[in-house]
Amino acid sequence: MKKIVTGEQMKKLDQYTINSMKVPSSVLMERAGLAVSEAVTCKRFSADRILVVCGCGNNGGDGVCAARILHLKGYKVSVFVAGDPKKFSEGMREQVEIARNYRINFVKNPDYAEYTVIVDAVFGVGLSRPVTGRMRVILGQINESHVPVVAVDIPSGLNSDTGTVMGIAVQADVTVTMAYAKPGLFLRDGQTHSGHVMVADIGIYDTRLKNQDEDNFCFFRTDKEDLGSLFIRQENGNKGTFGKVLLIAGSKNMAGAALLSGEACMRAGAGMLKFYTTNEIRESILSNLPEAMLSVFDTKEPLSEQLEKDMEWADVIGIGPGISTEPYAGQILEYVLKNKGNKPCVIDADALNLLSLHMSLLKSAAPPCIVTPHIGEFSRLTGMSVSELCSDIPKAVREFVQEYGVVCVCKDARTLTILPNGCAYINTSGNSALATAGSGDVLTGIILGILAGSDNHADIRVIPLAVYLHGILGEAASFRRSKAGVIASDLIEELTIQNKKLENQ
Ligand SMILES: NC(=O)C1=CN([C@@H]2O[C@H](COP(=O)(O)OP(=O)(O)OC[C@H]3O[C@@H](n4cnc5c(N)ncnc54)[C@H](O)[C@@H]3O)[C@@H](O)[C@H]2O)[C@@H](O)CC1
Ligand SMILES: [K+]
Repeated sequence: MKKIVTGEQMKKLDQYTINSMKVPSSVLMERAGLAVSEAVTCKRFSADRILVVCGCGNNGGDGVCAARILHLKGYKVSVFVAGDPKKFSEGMREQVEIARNYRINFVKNPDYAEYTVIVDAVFGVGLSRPVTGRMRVILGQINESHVPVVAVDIPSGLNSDTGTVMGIAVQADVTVTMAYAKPGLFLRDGQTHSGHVMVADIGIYDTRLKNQDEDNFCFFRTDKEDLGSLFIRQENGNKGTFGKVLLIAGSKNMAGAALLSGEACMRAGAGMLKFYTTNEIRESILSNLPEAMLSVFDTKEPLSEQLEKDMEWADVIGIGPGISTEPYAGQILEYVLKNKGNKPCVIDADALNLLSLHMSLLKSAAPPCIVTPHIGEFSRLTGMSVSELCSDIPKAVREFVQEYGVVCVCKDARTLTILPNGCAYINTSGNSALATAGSGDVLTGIILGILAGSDNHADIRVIPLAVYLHGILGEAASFRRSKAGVIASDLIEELTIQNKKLENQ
């Protein structure tokens, strides 16, 4: 797991390093400038003519410092200060003075298209309001030049915590971010504005973040190495050891959703799977997934003694894929949430839409509950509009998790998972191949299968790993096929192949 910090957390860490550890601010800036200079000359683009565009704060200071280092290495570099010198931070003032001593070329009205690479050092984590006026024009000109951009810390104009564009934001090819990545580099517009993200070690003191931040909220991103723990399988185990899953899924016209979840669940490692579904799709399930067991019900009598027995039998319960939003499905959901005890329950798809009408059910359900909404479903669950949600997804998900005590997997191009202990996981695997019907059903199946296969079926820490694995499947499935051509069953096909590769690592 790699840590990610918010702008506010980063500022505290900077201050702690400077004030308590007594590392001079100028030393941190020197290392930041060096890292930026190395990214500019890393041969991704031509560094023949470099323009560094600087704001008044320390982000600008990093930029001027990088310009000086590049100048001393013999590169042709110009600096454009896009702000009022009266507003310079101390760090920026120092850097400008040093740069003038070294006779760096300062320009006033650059023709951006003349340069082969632009360093964007206008705003970093200090951006505090939407970009307007002259600064807006300048950021627009950088984008319109179509010259490759290396952003310092974060593309200027991007909110470091939410990834939303604050009026306008620079479109970077590479972002050199200091000490830790910031959530805004990945979430929402961050994904398309940050380009390749490089994390530069600039000597920031680390121990305050070893466990959790003081306000009990910490971001992480998953790495491939984290998945190793998923593939340890007890050699003398039996199918019971690897967990029994009850999957309440499917309805008359939606057998496919049940099948996709069910097969993904088994292939992700569950020992046994049982469906609880309508009698109309019995044949379809049996003929397509003979490995699964089945209990069927008549939609006129959805609650049966059999359901009670099946819930007793199961270690992990999943409800939602393709169950429809008919009242009978609502009755089952209510029964499950009231009677599941402390068994983990994954609530997805139609079950989320039903739940949104009775949120008190979720509040009173025993933990652990795992909800997996996409943004539209999350909007229904919270009653917030999609645009309101998207303006600060981490805040909305965090508040939801605090209110309901659940695990929330908020599915988006960069899925955000928050656990009840406040730990947030931004998923950075996956691509647009995953935006296909049934992909969410596969994710639900993978979460169920991995929970079932874990020694402790209630170990919710595996959920961000399941999300990461699902993303890898999207990448792998689109390796041989076009992204547009990937369908959900391709993800399942990749599941065993990719697991095998990861198992061997
Ligand atoms: N010693 C330190 O504190 C270090 C700081 N670092 C760099 O410093 C950055 C943070 O520096 P600062 O806190 O000075 O902040 P920034 O440099 O990100 O920006 C602050 C400046 O922008 C102005 N501003 C904010 N929003 C604006 C808007 N919408 N329109 C116009 N002006 C606006 C502020 O008034 C202020 O002058 C980091 O992102 C990082 O690049 C790194 O060098 C590491 C060390
Ligand atoms: K920047």
